[in-house]
Amino acid sequence: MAYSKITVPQGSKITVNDNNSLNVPDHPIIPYIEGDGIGIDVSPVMLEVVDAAVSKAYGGRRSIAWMEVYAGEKATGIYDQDTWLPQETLEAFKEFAVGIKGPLTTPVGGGIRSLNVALRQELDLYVCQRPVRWFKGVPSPVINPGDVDMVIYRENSEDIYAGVEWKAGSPEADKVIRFLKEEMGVSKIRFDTMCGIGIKPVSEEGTKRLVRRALQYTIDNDRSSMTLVHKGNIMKFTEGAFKDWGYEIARDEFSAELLDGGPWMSMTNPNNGKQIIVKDVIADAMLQQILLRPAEYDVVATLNLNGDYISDALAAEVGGIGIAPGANLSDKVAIFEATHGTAPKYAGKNMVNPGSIILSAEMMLRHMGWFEAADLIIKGMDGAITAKTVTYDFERLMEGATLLSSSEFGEAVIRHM
Ligand SMILES: NC(=O)C1=CN([C@@H]2O[C@H](COP(=O)(O)OP(=O)(O)OC[C@H]3O[C@@H](n4cnc5c(N)ncnc54)[C@H](OP(=O)(O)O)[C@@H]3O)[C@@H](O)[C@H]2O)C=CC1
Ligand SMILES: O=C(O)CCC(=O)C(=O)O
Ligand SMILES: [Mg+2]
Repeated sequence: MAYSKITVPQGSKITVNDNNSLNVPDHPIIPYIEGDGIGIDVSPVMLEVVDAAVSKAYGGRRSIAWMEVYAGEKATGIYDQDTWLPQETLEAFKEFAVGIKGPLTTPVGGGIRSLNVALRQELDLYVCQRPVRWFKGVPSPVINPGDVDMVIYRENSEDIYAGVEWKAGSPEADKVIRFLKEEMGVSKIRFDTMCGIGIKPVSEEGTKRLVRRALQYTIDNDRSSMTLVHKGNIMKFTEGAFKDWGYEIARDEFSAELLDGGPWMSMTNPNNGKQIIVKDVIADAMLQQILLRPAEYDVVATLNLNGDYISDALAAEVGGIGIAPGANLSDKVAIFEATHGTAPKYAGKNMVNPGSIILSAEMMLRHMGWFEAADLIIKGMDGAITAKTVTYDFERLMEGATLLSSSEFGEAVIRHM
């Protein structure tokens, strides 16, 4: 397609087969969003680290043709002041199938709705996959951070997080409240004037497509359990239904059977005959469990808001959101992204940890089947951290560490590849 502000570089497109596998050319065009705030500090470092890994792994036979696309504050300068998420940015991610992004600002209370959420909704990126594991030497507030090795599958398109809500005192909020009281017989709204209203949609289809992907990941990666995390004791028809539908799909599509009379289930990994446990935990208890007994959890499937909270809490156990990576996936499109935000107080200071977006790029390379380059990134990160050459967030918690800027950390990662 013809783009107005995006310059398409020399290179070829990644294409997606009917069975959702990828055809990755040797010089793929990959769209990226730099991001607001600290995006300017971390995204250029990520590009350099990835280029170095690809060059070292394939000696020029392969390379990435990076294509900048715009969203957030940068888009308002390039398009016009009201264009935060240009249509052609969405088209580019669709056309090129694999991309990566830095963080984008969302004002609290009023102002624009989250561009991150909009991107996920517009492209139906219904899986938010966030692996959390410890790198040797990373400072941690827990005694055995090596026990933390989980992969979160967060539902990314539904829930109270989707932004179906109305402001207190607005005609819309008042109308919904009137409808609830007069037509639905609701008497439990404690204060019915000046009351904001939010809606929490959770569907069978939305839940099942997420849990199906989580179970398949569990099988493909030889993981030992998949835990459904929900607050179904209180929100019975949304979070409770998520749990029920999750078990249902394990039974119907993966031949899981009740374990000791249920509700936990057991299924067999068809690749190696090993047992996989399918279980559930209530969300508040889970936040305690991941601190006290992380070794008991492996793949986690949960709703949108729970997944947001749990992923930051888990990240804190293994060094913080400065190095926690993530991916947003549909069946056809994948956008990898840092899990942290725009950290405005550090923007432009070349201070923050670029690890989150670098490790997101590492996930992207694996998704493309470029395993050798992905392995080099892990080796480089491992090497830089083990040598205690780190950014401020790690340096302040490590004894005898050398403080590096964002770009110097990138150089250290490259040196250790
Ligand atoms: N996917 C996305 O694009 C996301 C966007 N956001 C948006 O970002 C904005 C700011 O959100 P906020 O709640 O402050 O969260 P942030 O993640 O931006 O920052 C919170 C704190 O986390 C630490 N931190 C974040 N990134 C890094 C990094 N790369 N290296 C080291 N430390 C880091 C810093 O801690 P310390 O001060 O201790 O050094 C920082 O003050 C909001 O508009 C929010 O909506 C938020 C999350 C995700
Ligand atoms: O969109 C935002 O501003 C926040 C999103 C977020 O915190 C997340 O997805 O982890
Ligand atoms: Mg978050």
